[in-house]
Amino acid sequence: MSAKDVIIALDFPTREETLSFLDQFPAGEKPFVKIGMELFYAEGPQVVRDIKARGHKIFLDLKLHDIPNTVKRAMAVLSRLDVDMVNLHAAGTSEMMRAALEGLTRPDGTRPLLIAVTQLTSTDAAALKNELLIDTPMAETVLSYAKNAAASGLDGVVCSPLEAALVKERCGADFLTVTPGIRFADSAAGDQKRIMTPEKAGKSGCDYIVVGRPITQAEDPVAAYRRAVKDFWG
Ligand SMILES: O=C(O)c1cc(=O)[nH]c(=O)n1[C@@H]1O[C@H](COP(=O)(O)O)[C@@H](O)[C@H]1O
Repeated sequence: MSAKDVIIALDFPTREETLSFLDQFPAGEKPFVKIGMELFYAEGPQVVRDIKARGHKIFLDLKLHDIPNTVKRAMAVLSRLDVDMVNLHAAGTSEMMRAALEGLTRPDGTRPLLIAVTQLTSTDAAALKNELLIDTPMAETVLSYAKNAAASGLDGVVCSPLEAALVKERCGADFLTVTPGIRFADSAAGDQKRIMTPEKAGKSGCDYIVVGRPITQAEDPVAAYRRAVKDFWG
């Protein structure tokens, strides 16, 4: 899969709202999309199949985090869905990540990309230190999780765009950085703490930017998507 793309987070509560959002795009324009917990829990795997059948690449964002055996078996189930990317929490440890990779690999040897969430983009330095009790600075923490993910055979990490360059430098150019926390200069940050514009993200080593509300809540979502693509490519 060629890296560098804009992924739209389809954070909608129903299939109807999701499809009417996608229907705003012209027939030939098929953005890479992310299906997360809200839509998946509401509609189940069929909505994944339906959106795939419409020609979209899909990042299935369920952020698995459990004991290795449970994650392995859940990944084996997810591998039957024809998605392009899935994720888990690196905090589940290297043993869990290796088990996930095993479970995700289909009998024919193929599998979706497997990406590890490092530290959520809604976590700031104070929460890292005071609530998670991690004394290591954010960038070093993210890098350490990224190294564990790389050593476990994963394809990349979810991190904020602020850490993407460091991860690429230390884990290799082919190790993917998938970065939410994307905001236009005139967007509300909301609950996101570690943020960057699409333009700066494009210059900071991000392979994929994940953009939700700045596109889905825009007055003209198609124009907002195209603006993100244009700014990201620079
Ligand atoms: O794994 C993710 O996709 C993810 C990880 C992370 O650290 N931060 C983060 O925001 N996300 C997801 O990325 C999307 C960002 O949405 P907006 O904040 O609306 O742009 C949401 O669907 C989040 O669930």
